[in-house]
Amino acid sequence: MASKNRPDRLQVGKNHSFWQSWLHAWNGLKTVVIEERNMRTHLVVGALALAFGWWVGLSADQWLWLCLAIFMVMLCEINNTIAENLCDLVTGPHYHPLAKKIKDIAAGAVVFAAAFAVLVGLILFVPKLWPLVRAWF
Ligand SMILES: Nc1ncnc2c1ncn2[C@@H]1O[C@H](COP(=O)(O)OP(=O)(O)OP(=O)(O)O)[C@@H](O)[C@H]1O
Repeated sequence: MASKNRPDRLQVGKNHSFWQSWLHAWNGLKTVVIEERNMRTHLVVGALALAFGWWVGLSADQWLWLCLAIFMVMLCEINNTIAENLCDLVTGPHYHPLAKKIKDIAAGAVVFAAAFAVLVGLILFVPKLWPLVRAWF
């Protein structure tokens, strides 16, 4: 057994240093990206929106709105993953109406944040693209 997998290395107490806290937090973020397909989709769409923002030349204020929208979606997805894992920890493979309620509400928060992101995208990008579209026709 690799030493890092030895049972005596399975920590349940508090972190001993800032770096240990940071490492666990980083591992948590990696877990969300590896395990959640939706998070990978958000990352790709967010990166495309950032590239598009650079292409159309957003102002500082506009960058802030775009970053806020992207971060809100990702934060909600992280919370959704926490809710899913907590429910699975408690219910295991069994159906429970409260688990359904919690998971559906957490997923609803992601949709809510995504709707905000779409709104921000429309407000930022439509005025930039409209002159280009009109020039073509
Ligand atoms: N233990 C359970 N009890 C009741 N309903 C459940 C349970 N587990 C899952 N569900 C229902 O199934 C749906 C999908 O489950 P889950 O959220 O685990 O899958 P997912 O594909 O990871 O979801 P998402 O697309 O939000 O990431 C939940 O929104 C909920 O309605």
